[in-house]
Amino acid sequence: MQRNFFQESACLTNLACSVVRITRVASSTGRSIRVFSAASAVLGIVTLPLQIIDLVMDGHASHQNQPSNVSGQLQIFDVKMLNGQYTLDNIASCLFGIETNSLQNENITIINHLKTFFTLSAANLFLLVFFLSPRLARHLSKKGYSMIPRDTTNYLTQLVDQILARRRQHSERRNDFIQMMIDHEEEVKHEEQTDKPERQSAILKKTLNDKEILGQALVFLVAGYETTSVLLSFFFYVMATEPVIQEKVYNEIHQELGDDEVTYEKLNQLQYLDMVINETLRIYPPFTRFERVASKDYQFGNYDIPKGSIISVPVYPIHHDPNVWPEPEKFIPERFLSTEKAKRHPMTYLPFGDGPRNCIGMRFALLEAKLAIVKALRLVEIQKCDKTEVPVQLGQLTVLSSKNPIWLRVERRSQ
Ligand code: HEM
Repeated sequence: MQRNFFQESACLTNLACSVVRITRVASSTGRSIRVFSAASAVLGIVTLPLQIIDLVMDGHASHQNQPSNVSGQLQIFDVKMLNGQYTLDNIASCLFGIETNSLQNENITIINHLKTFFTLSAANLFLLVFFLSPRLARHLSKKGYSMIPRDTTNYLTQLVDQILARRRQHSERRNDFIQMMIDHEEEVKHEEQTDKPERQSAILKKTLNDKEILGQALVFLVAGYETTSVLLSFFFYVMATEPVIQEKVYNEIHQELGDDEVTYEKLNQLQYLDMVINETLRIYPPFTRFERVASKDYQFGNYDIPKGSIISVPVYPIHHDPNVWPEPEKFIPERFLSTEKAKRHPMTYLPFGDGPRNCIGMRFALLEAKLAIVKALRLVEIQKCDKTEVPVQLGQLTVLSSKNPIWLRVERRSQ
């Protein structure tokens, strides 16, 4: 099947439908390559504010680090809750420049709004309609229905407006998504003032307006918060239930990094960790399916696919197909050795989707996850406890989650 045949993603969120397309469509028509590259650079490696993630994680680590927490309250904890707070802090910081620090300030307004946003989005009827019938959801969105509660939207709109105003007045500057949008806007304005008129008409430039910036930020918030949290939760569950694998991951971290500062380059040297993350995403893909809309009539084997049909790609069943993955329920990181990968069809492993609408935040997510893992495993060993459910029972939603809390125990490493 042609990889680019099903061009449009029919899923994710109603916001993704309208807002991400602004950058993608603009870039594909060549009208606004620079807006797109500014947006994607935030999520790519070039300017990723590693130090911001690091800062948040340090708050996280120091919280865990306190002996009373490690040997007391935090010895047994629900890893889902902790990871959710970590990814929420990171994403709010990298997008809006807000230090939510939710591990210590559970009740401040922004956290409450963001939590409502995500809690409701999972249980919300609109979300269900959206996944079952993206077309009906699109129709409902046009009629003004939204999966995001109105007071949360109003609160976030006001918040982003205030941040934009402060950044435009240059009274505050941070290395985050909003700053990139502002810098790009100023760069374009400057070029428009200095360029010769004939050059201006040759290059049609576009910046995002305030509504579009807010929309982009919300898309990244929705798409990036729960997914990475799910990855981390299952990763730590695997560490607890597969102690030999945990030891190998720890030894690699110890050998490659020692006590050195964690850098982007060093994180990328951790090849065994990479394979363990890949295997975690195979067994527990955060998105169990995604959709495409057929852009033309197509014949696939005995099936006629009329233009406009919505095709669901069943990621979870593909990742558990015994014909592709022998003993699919067994956790075997070596499946991701390059020699093994070369034997498989690339479409048999799709945690981040594929094609022109694949996950734009993949590198961000992997970096964020690796940083959290390295910092946590250097400090503590993850173990099962009496309350750990093995095997973990899975919930029924499109975004994979465990049915119950994932209770784990941590023990501080002696060295
Ligand atoms: C482990 C973490 C993550 C997983 C497993 C994941 C997975 C996915 C998948 C399966 C898709 C649909 C791809 C397709 O249809 O081909 C997607 C889309 C998307 N993801 Fe992620 N994602 C993760 C983290 C993130 C993060 C951290 C961000 C942003 C900060 C993000 C932003 C997006 C956006 C904006 C889209 C929509 C792209 C489009 O429609 O063009 N994701 N993601």
